[in-house]
Amino acid sequence: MQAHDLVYHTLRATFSNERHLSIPFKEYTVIKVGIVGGTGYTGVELLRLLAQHPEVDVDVITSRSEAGLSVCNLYPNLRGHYDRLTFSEPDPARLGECDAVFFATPHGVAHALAGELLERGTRVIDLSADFRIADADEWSRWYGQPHGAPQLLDQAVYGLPEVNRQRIRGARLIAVPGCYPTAVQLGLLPLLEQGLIDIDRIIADCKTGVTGAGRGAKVGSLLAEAGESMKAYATSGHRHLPEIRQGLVHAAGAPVGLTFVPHLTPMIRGIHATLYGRLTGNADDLQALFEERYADEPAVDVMPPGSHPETRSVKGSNLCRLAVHRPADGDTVVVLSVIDNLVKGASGQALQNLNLMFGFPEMTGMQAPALLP
Ligand SMILES: NC(=O)C1=CN([C@@H]2O[C@H](COP(=O)(O)OP(=O)(O)OC[C@H]3O[C@@H](n4cnc5c(N)ncnc54)[C@H](OP(=O)(O)O)[C@@H]3O)[C@@H](O)[C@H]2O)C=CC1
Ligand SMILES: CC(=O)N[C@@H](CCC(=O)OP(=O)(O)O)C(=O)O
Repeated sequence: MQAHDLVYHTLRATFSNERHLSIPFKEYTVIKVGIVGGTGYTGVELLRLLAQHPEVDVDVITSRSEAGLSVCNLYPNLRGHYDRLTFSEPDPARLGECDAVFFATPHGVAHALAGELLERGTRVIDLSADFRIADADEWSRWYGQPHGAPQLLDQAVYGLPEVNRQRIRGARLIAVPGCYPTAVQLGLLPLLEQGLIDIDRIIADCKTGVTGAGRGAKVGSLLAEAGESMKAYATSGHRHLPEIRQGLVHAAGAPVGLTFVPHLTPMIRGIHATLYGRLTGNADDLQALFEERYADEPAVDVMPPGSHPETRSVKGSNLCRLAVHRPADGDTVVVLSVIDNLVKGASGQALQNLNLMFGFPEMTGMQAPALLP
C-alpha cells in the first residue's frame, strides 16, 4: 500500500495488531513501516514512540546480529506492544513492501539501500548522516569514504520541520538532522533570520549524554570512563560542523563563522547547547522574537524570561526547550537549547517527519510529557 492510495483498514487495525486490541472500534488509516537497525538506541526509541501511534503498524524490523530473536525478548519494556515482531536480516524486497522505512543505522547503510526502496515506491526516512549534507564531496571529506548515493541528493529533504515543513510533506527521502545540529539550529535560527548577530563569530558550546555514541561497546562509553567526569572532544572539527554550518548559512543567507565544541557528560540522554552571539542589530525584545518565531511550532517551547532549561525537562519528549538571555544587558546574546538526543535529536524528529509526509497530526505518538526526574 502506498501513500497515494491509503485506504481505511478498520478490521486490520482492530484485529491484526495486538497494540490495537484494547482500543474501541474506530476507523484508522494504517500504514506499514519498516525499521533497519532495530537493536540500536534510536531503533528501540522508534519502537517506543510508534507503540503509541494508532496509524502505524511496524511490519519489519531488522538486525543482522539478532535475526530470529523476538523484539520483546531483547527489549522487555515493549512486551504487550510488539509480541509478534521478530528481528530479521535486512531484505530490500520485504522492506520495499512497506509504505515507509526508517534507517536507524550507521552512515553508509542508507546509501546502499535507499535507492532500491525509493524505486519500489517506499518512502525513506534516514536517521543517519547519509543525506544531510548537500555536497557529496564535502560529505566524503568529513565521513572519510566516498558518498554512496550522490544521485539521490537532489531529492533528499533535510528533515527539520521548523524550516522545511512544506518540503517534508511532499518528500520521498528525508535526511533526519543530527542531534547537535537540531539543538544548535533551533537556538540560532531566530537571530540569524533577522540578521541580529555577527555571523562571523558564533559559538556553540554543547554537551551530550552517552547514548549519543550508540549502543555498540566502546571504552569511552563505559561507566568507569564516562561517569563522574566530563570532557570536550573533536574540538578541531566534529562531523556535525558542516551540517550545522549548512543550516546556519541557509538561515543567514551568507557564510558564517562557527566554533562548535561538543562535550561528553555523564548523562544517559540529553543535549544541552549554550550558544553565544554578538548582537549587531536591533535586539530590543529578544524574548518576543523567539516567542513569535516558534509560536506555531509544536516541538519548540520558548521558556519564560530568565529560564534555564534542563535536559531532564525534555527527557523522552519530542521537544526543544529554549531560553534566551542577554547577560548584564550587554551585546552578547546567550541562547540555551535542550533536547533529548534520542527523541527530538533522532527518533522523535524522524516520526514528526513521517507524520508530516503521511498527513497525520504532526506530534502523533509523542504527546506524553517528559519524564521527571
Ligand atoms: N544515538 C543518538 O543519539 C543519535 C544517533 N543518530 C544516528 O542514528 C543512527 C543510529 O544510531 P544508534 O541507534 O545510536 O546506533 P546503534 O549503534 O545503537 O545501532 C545501530 C543499528 O544498526 C544496525 N546495523 C549496523 N550496521 C548495519 C549494516 N551494515 N546494515 C544493516 N544494519 C546495520 C545494528 O544492528 P545489527 O548490527 O545487528 O544489524 C543496530 O541495530 C546513526 O547513524 C547515528 O549516527 C542520530 C542522532 C542521534
Ligand atoms: C557521544 C557521541 O559520540 N555522540 C555522537 C553524536 C553523533 C550522532 O549521534 O550521530 P549523528 O551524526 O547521526 O547525529 C558523536 O559525537 O559523534
